[in-house]
Formats: sequence, C-alpha cells, structure tokens
Amino acid sequence: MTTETQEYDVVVLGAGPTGENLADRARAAGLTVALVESELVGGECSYWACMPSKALLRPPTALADARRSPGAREAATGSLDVTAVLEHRDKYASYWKDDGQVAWVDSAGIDLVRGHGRLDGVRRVVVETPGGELRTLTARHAVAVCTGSRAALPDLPGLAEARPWTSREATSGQEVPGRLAVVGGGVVATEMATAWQALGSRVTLLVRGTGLLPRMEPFAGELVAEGLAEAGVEIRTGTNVASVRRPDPSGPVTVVLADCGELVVDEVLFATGRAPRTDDLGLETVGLRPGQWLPVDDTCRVTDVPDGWLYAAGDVNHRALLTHQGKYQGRIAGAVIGARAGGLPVDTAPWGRHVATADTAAVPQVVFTDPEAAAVGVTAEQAERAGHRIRTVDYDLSQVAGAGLYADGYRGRARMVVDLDRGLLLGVTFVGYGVGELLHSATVAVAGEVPVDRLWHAVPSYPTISEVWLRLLEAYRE
Ligand SMILES: Cc1cc2nc3c(=O)[nH]c(=O)nc-3n(C[C@H](O)[C@H](O)[C@H](O)COP(=O)(O)OP(=O)(O)OC[C@H]3O[C@@H](n4cnc5c(N)ncnc54)[C@H](O)[C@@H]3O)c2cc1C
Ligand SMILES: NC(=O)c1ccc[n+]([C@@H]2O[C@H](COP(=O)([O-])OP(=O)(O)OC[C@H]3O[C@@H](n4cnc5c(N)ncnc54)[C@H](O)[C@@H]3O)[C@@H](O)[C@H]2O)c1
Repeated sequence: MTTETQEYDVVVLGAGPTGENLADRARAAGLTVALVESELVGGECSYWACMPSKALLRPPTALADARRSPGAREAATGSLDVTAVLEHRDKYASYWKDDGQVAWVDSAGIDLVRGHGRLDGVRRVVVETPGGELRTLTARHAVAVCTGSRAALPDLPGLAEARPWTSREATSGQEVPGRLAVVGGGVVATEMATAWQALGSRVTLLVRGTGLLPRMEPFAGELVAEGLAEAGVEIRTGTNVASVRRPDPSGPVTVVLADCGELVVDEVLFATGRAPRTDDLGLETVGLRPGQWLPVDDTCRVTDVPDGWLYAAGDVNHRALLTHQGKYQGRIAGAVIGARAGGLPVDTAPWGRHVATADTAAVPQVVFTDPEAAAVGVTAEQAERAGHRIRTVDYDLSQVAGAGLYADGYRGRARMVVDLDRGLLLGVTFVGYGVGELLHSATVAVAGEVPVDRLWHAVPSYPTISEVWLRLLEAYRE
C-alpha cells in the first residue's frame, strides 16, 4: 500500500555512524532531514563490528598486559572468564537494541523512517516499511547514500550450505567453537583470530597471501603473526580454500584446501573483505549499476550522477572503510549540503571546510591485535609508488624506556616515512603493546603537515612510549 509523499530538504539512507553524522550536520545547518534505516540505528559498527569486536579483545589484552608486568603477573594466574567477556561484549553491543541511538536521533530533530529505502529517480526515495507499506520521500536538496557494506564471500562450492561465520557471527557469537578456521589475512581475520583463540578456540588462520595485514608496512604483519603464533594460532600462508562441506547442519565443517589437504573444524569464519550494500537500492533508476561502490568527489558528491543532488559517504564510497573516516565524511557532506542549499560559499581547496582531504592523505587505523598495529598515511612502498622522494626511519620500540616499563620484554617497531622534498611526514606506523593510543600524535603530524624540524620541539614526556618520536627524529637527524 502506498501512502502520501513527504518532502524533506535531505533524505539520508542508512543510519550507521556515517548516516547519523551526516544527518546531524545537515540538521545543524537548518535543514529538515529524514533518516531511513532498515535494521538497527547505529549500523554495523555498533552491533556487529567495532564495538563488539573491541569489547571481545580488551579483556584478553588486559590479561596479557598484566602477565607482561612483574608483580601483576604473579596475581594474574587464572584464565579468562569467558561468560563475563561475552556479557561485556553483549553490553557494548547494547544487547542488539537501538533505543539509545533512536533517542539521540529524536533529540537532534531528525525524522527516523524505519524500512528499506530505494532510490526512485531524481531526489526521490521509496521506503518499504516493516509493515509492508510504501512511503515516498522527496528531497528538496540532496539524497545521501550511507548504506555501508556487508561481508563479501567468495564463490566456493558448498559455502552457502555450510553456513560460514562472517564478521556478524564472529562479533556476536554466544558459543566458543572448539576449532575455528579463519579465512583471510586482513584486519577482521587477525582481530577475530586473536579474540577467539583467547576465548578458548583452537584457531587456524588460512591466508592465501604470503603474510598478514598486507596494506600495512611488512613488519606489522610479521609482528602480529608472531603474537598470534605465541598465543597458539596456527597460521598457514599461501593457502587457498577450494570448497567447504557441512553435510550435517549441526556437525563439523570440512574446509577443503586447494593443495588437496583438508581441515575439519566446528566453525569457519570468512573474513575476506567487504561488498557495498547497493544491490537493492534502486541505483538503476538514476543511471547507476546495482551492486557497485559509489565513486564520489572530495565533497562526497557521486561523480556519475548529473546535477549534484546524490551524495555517498562511509563504506559505500570505498574511500576508507573505517568508522572514523565515515563519520568525518558525514560531517563534511552534511556541512557542504547545508552550504549549497543556503547558497553559501563552499570551501573545496585541499584541507578546506567542505572536502574530505584526509581520506587520501592521512587515514589512521588501529588493528587491535596483540601486539597492536597502528598506522596513518602511506607506507614506504606506497610513497615510492606515488613518486615521492622519501627517507624511511625505523626504531626498535623495545629500546624506549617507557616501553620497557609498559611490558617486560616489550617487542615493537616504529617507522616514519619522510618526504625529503617537503620535509614532512607522509606516513607513520607503530607496532607494539598499547600503541593504539599513540597513533593520534602521528595523525596530527601527518594531517597537519608539521615540518620534521618543528617536530623536534614537540618534546615527548618521559618515560612514555611516545619517546619513540624523539628516537625517530634523532635517527633522522643523524
Ligand atoms: C568486524 C569488524 C570490525 C570493525 N572494527 C572497526 C574498528 O575498530 N574501527 C573502525 O574505524 N572501523 C571498524 N570496522 C569498520 C566499520 O564497521 C565500518 O567502516 C563502518 O561501520 C561504516 O559505517 P557506515 O555508516 O558507512 O556503514 P554501516 O555501519 O554499515 O551502516 C549502514 C547502515 O545502513 C543501513 N542500510 C543499508 N541499506 C539500507 C537501505 N536500503 N535502506 C535503509 N537502510 C539501509 C544498514 O542497516 C546500516 O545500519 C570494522 C568492521 C568490521 C566488519
Ligand atoms: N580495527 C579496525 O580498524 C578494523 C577492524 C576490522 C575491520 N576493519 C575494516 O573493515 C574492512 C573489512 O575488513 P576485512 O578484514 O574483511 O577486509 P580486508 O580487505 O582487510 O582483508 C581481506 C583479506 O581477505 C583476503 N581474501 C580476499 N578474498 C579471499 C579469498 N577468496 N580467499 C582467501 N582470502 C581472501 C585478502 O587477501 C585480505 O587479506 C577493512 O577495510 C577494515 O579496514 C577495520
């Protein structure tokens, strides 16, 4: 049944972190906003990604940190309380209820429309509500697609019938499988292998490449692999999965490897990347291909659609699949939609108010493994490929006094990539215990284009792990 058409200044599809921020900024610019959500307000991040995964990872890391500290080590003799960890995770996933976030949407003066939204031509959206009604929303100024991504599964014989875990089951699972195979070598694979091994699974990591975390500096994957192996994870590199079998739906899964070997496990997690949630979005009604990522300019306007009314922010535009970058794009796109609607000046110079320049120059990421891997900007190889004249400076983190105090036998490494022509940093990577909290210093340096000579005057406190900055700069000066 179709009801009447409602008009808003802006219609936002998807109430994940990106859609929420975009709606908030557009509303703050004085526009009326409808926010359409088909599942839970808060999106993947709140219920099946960042929050539950980090809640699973923090207790084992805290225990491992205690065991790395003499005196505390003697007190930390028990094992993880798995039930308490899972309860902690459930709490951080808000028990998969979105009341809290809905209350925020209401308080921000944004109209929440529950249901599956689809584009229906220019500046028009049709929402299929949970009750099966069709509601038409038209937008005076803009429609913003913030529908995120879902786990991408390879096309393998037997996979669908085997009901593999994806990131959703890996972050919300209530039972600890005795044996867990994890396919992939990226961020989800390494974080979830860390968590489930600590919770008691025997994890085998099946990596088709030669190492882990291939988008980071090579030493990141090497040190994270060492940490996983010490925790008991079996890592098999250069391994391809050929097919999967689970004849008994409640029985074990057989993972058939391309080299003819087989692995029998209780669950198999495919952590093999993401696909855009654009396949059932009415893209064909505006001349786009269903299922495609949505390329955008730096103001998050979809480049292939005329008249500039369609925006895409967050995972769905494939610029940087991270919550903080999606929220950043949401803030920028919300503001630029407001400025354009009000006929105000739009600042599109690099690093201007209305462009997401950091997406290409200074994306930070922390991988919450044990040790953590944290990086911002480009790797040495990426910088060279982009034609920069660089110098790479490395430092062994165990030589820093604050690191030794943080953990007995601290292992870690830091690298900065210096642009020799401009005298500033293009990228920084830290790997080690607790380095996630160090990363923002590097992000400020890279995004702020702080000259290396000026960094010399940014004196790190003694004795913190941050003193690695001093050591890197000394090594650079020498
Ligand atoms: C296991 C895991 C751990 C992660 N950990 C981190 C981390 O620690 N830090 C970090 O920065 N990033 C992390 N990420 C990435 C992060 O989850 C995403 O980058 C982020 O969720 C993207 O936000 P988004 O708003 O663009 O999309 P989403 O969070 O996917 O939200 C999109 C929303 O749109 C809704 N939607 C989709 N289609 C429609 C439609 N047609 N109509 C109405 N609504 C629709 C969906 O239901 C969803 O609520 C992790 C990802 C995974 C898988
Ligand atoms: N802490 C964080 O910031 C965090 C945590 C989790 C996820 N994320 C984000 O979520 C996104 C998704 O993470 P992800 O780990 O799924 O993707 P990813 O792209 O990081 O890694 C996917 C891995 O799967 C491998 N792969 C792909 N197809 C395969 C196949 N058919 N067989 C075997 N291996 C295959 C790839 O080689 C790669 O190593 C990432 O972009 C990441 O940034 C961020």
